[in-house]
Amino acid sequence: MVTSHIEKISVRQDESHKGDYGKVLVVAGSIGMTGAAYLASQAALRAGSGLVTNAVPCSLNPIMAIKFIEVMTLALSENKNGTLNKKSVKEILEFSKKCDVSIVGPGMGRAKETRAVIIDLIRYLSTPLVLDADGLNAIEGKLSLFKKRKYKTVITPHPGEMARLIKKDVTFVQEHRTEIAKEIAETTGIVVCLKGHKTVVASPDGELYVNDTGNSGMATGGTGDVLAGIIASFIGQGIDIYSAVVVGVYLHGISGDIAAEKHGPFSMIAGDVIQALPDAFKKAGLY
Ligand SMILES: NC(=O)C1=CN([C@@H]2O[C@H](COP(=O)(O)OP(=O)(O)OC[C@H]3O[C@@H](n4cnc5c(N)ncnc54)[C@H](OP(=O)(O)O)[C@@H]3O)[C@@H](O)[C@H]2O)[C@@H](O)CC1
Ligand SMILES: Nc1ncnc2c1ncn2[C@@H]1O[C@H](COP(=O)(O)OP(=O)(O)O)[C@@H](O)[C@H]1O
Repeated sequence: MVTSHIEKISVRQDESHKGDYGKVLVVAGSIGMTGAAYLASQAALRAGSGLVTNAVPCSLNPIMAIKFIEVMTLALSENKNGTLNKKSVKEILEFSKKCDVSIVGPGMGRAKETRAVIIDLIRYLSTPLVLDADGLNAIEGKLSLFKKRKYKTVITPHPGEMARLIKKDVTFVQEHRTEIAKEIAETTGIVVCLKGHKTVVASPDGELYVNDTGNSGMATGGTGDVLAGIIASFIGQGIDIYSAVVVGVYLHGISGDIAAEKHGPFSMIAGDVIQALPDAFKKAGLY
């Protein structure tokens, strides 16, 4: 079943250049959570993207510029407290015109000012969108925002984020994983990727995938940020959004399994999942 989705990823052609493999914009990171921005951006590059840019509040730009080598940065306007301001929305929208896909949310925090920026981005970003983490926390109960969005969108909540999104508790979410994912996808027109053990992916057309790769060693901070980067990378490489999410979730789990074999489930960390991606690609026949 996954094979038919993997086959959609193009073998890299001799006659090609970085522009052929997708430009990814990663709006992520805030004071205290620069690691999330690093992990999502680095994972997108390792999954094959041609160019990746991390947009951060400008006071964090020097930190990100030191962390990254291959990933570029976009320094955004900020308020005195270091949160993104209204002007930053314009800056992101302008930059996104050159991009094939955007990630919004990892490590952005939950400040009121940041929430307003995120809601504007959901409304106005015209690239496909991977909305993760604090991108989802910004819109508690506001699923109707997606009905108005004309561009391809995937949300990647863990059970806690899903609970906030639909205003239920985590127990309810875990007891109704498939039904919730299917219902949101079908009523709002977006792809839903409900993470956790046996991640569920649902499409607006009623397709459903339940993942069986991955392991409990992946229950460690930052592995979800890695997944957002991988999914965005595949969307940017031009495959349809549902397949991009299915392949992303599958390969992320395989990478997690390789990392667990190497480092053990206790010691593996999110960066190890990125390090294992090359072997996961090989295992899936993608090289
Ligand atoms: N290095 C960095 O910069 C890092 C930055 N990060 C960034 O931190 C931000 C906050 O993200 P976060 O996930 O840590 O906190 P939050 O949204 O409050 O969720 C916790 C709640 O959800 C629940 N829950 C979760 N999974 C569950 C499951 N499978 N099954 C069941 N329940 C589950 C959990 O339940 P509990 O622990 O109470 O059992 C709790 O209620 C975000 O922007 C992220 O990108 C992180 O990625 C780490 C590395
Ligand atoms: N027990 C598990 N089995 C399989 N996959 C898991 C398990 N625990 C966590 N994962 C995966 O690890 C990732 C964790 O993401 P998330 O909870 O968003 O973490 P973070 O916010 O720290 O990045 C998800 O992709 C999830 O499916």
